Amino acid sequence: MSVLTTTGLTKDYGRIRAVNKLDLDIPAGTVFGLLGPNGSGKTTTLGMVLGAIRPTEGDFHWFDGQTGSKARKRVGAILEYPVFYPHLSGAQNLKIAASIKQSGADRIEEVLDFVGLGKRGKDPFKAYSLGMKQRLAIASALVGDPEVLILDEPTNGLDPEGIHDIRDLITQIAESGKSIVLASHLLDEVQRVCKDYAVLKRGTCIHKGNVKEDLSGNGGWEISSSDLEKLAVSAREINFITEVEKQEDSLLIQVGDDVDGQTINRAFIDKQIVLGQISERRNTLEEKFLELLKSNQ
Ligand SMILES: Nc1ncnc2c1ncn2[C@@H]1O[C@H](COP(=O)(O)OP(=O)(O)OP(=O)(O)O)[C@@H](O)[C@H]1O
Repeated sequence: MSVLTTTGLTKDYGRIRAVNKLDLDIPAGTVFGLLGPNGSGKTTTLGMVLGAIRPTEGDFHWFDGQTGSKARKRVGAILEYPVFYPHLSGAQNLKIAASIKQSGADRIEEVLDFVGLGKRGKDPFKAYSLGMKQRLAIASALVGDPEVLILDEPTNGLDPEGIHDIRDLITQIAESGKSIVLASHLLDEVQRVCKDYAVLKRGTCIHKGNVKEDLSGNGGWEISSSDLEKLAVSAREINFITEVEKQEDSLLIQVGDDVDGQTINRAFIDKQIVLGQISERRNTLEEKFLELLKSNQ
């Protein structure tokens, strides 16, 4: 089942095309990352599918064809900066959120506990730290027990601990069976929590993929020894090493599929060379992203 499908979804602001003929098909049960630099159209896309921004062209539907308020009830969202009443407590704010969503107040304690605000639910919103405010926003999106959660830059402005807490929450929400659509320009965030992703550049989708598949394969091995020249000569003589590239204080080598660290080490010991360093280099979404942006100039 798809949770969200967009077909040729387009938004023009005067002469600026914020989103250009976007086709997305987001399956149920995934954490989907909408990735792109600032101004690439992520928020506008989410605004359209949430009914807050009217598309110029194109179409979208939720849950294999459902539209309108029926579909919206099954979706919880936080768009950019959530608004709460500063003098009311977290719990009172959630009560208001629940009544707007026409859902009962019976889940308030449960969602406050879930986001780690169980003990602070009675404190006024204005006394919350930024991280707590963001967790309350997630609680408010969860209060109607939605099947899909939409998060726009959920870790914006948070410190490392706050970022870590939100990532943990996202993972837990995904494990509970909900689908998540996460807009972010933070590559590390998308790499850590998302399963599938799309990359927008100036409103146009330039890539869709699966994070694991796109980052699989060999990023190579970094090796070093006291004599890099000698190391490079020996590396070129070892038959399972397919590429040797000099780095500043090391060599980056590419090897055959089944070759592990032990095999590499042993091959150099056979050549009377002791490696000072050997570490596997993992592909990152950042490299993939920069490559994509470059090849789509
Ligand atoms: N209300 C508006 N009026 C005019 N232009 C707008 C409006 N909202 C967005 N834009 C423009 O549309 C483009 C896409 O903006 P959008 O906010 O969707 O991007 P984004 O990827 O979410 O960026 P960010 O990561 O900075 O939030 C930008 O060029 C932006 O300036």
